[in-house]
Amino acid sequence: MFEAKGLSRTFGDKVAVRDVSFSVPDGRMTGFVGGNGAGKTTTMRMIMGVLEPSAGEALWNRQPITAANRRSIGYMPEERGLYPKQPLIDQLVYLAQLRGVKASVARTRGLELLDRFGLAGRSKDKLEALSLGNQQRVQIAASVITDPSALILDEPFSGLDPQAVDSMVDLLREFTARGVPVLFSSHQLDLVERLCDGLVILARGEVVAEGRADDLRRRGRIRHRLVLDTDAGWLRDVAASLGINVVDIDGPVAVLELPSEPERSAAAADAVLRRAMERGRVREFHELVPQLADIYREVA
Ligand SMILES: Nc1ncnc2c1ncn2[C@@H]1O[C@H](COP(=O)(O)OP(=O)(O)OP(=O)(O)O)[C@@H](O)[C@H]1O
Repeated sequence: MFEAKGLSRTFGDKVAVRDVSFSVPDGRMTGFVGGNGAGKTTTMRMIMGVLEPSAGEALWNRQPITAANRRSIGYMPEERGLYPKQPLIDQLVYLAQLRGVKASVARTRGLELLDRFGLAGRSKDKLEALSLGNQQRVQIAASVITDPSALILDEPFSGLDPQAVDSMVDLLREFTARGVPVLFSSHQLDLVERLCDGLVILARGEVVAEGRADDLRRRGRIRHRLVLDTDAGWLRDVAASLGINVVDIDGPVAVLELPSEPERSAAAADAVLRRAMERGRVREFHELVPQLADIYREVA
């Protein structure tokens, strides 16, 4: 597990990151989201020691992170930093060797990774001869070739086609299945929704939501959709007595907010349903689980 604990960073008089705390538990795929300039890259750089924090620290298993811990992290920085004029496999082997992997092992792993990303036949090509999306695939290979004990990836999905996204998703899931904590930033909320068990949402340099994606979806009042055969306007008159809020009514379709506390919520749901069935047919009644995009809009 690694953590950010009260990390802050100023540039001149601009506060880029303010008192950011979150944890990335073992085996949890954690999405790091926030608009342009929210402070994601700056936070990742501080965790990796590329940038000194103005305050706060990064922790590794609850202890201050060390250089050795950082060497064991697979990091994909925003500035990608591979060598354009070197053959793919040579630079993968070189990078792995820098981190203590034997050349023969690194070569085998490198070729396997290139194969996974559809680049097996191009291992001797120079990086600059590849399209940007394919260069990105090599970046991914470079960040995992040392069999890291954690992954910190800055926008790893940007520029990838759907097939490469799927390969990347499979690869990351293999790491989390082995208990490796993974933090990755992304602007692609649909992808984060599909992939993440944990979320950290930054806005203007501060954490505005953090935790398990399911818990974040279910915090606050839960919305339900009720569809009747006839106009649902009567719900407005009985809402207060049933302990619910009417969010919207459009003819026979109502969106209702139930209390967040589970027992009161269940009681209110029963009461609404009973009342509705007394008045006629109920076509639909179900919970509306918010999408990540809804949560994001609400907090950011
Ligand atoms: N070296 C620097 N010097 C001055 N300001 C900086 C520096 N690095 C980052 N900033 C500022 O800090 C803020 C946070 O930037 P950061 O790159 O961390 O955001 P981000 O969330 O990664 O954004 P994006 O999604 O656009 O990549 C921005 O206002 C940025 O201009």
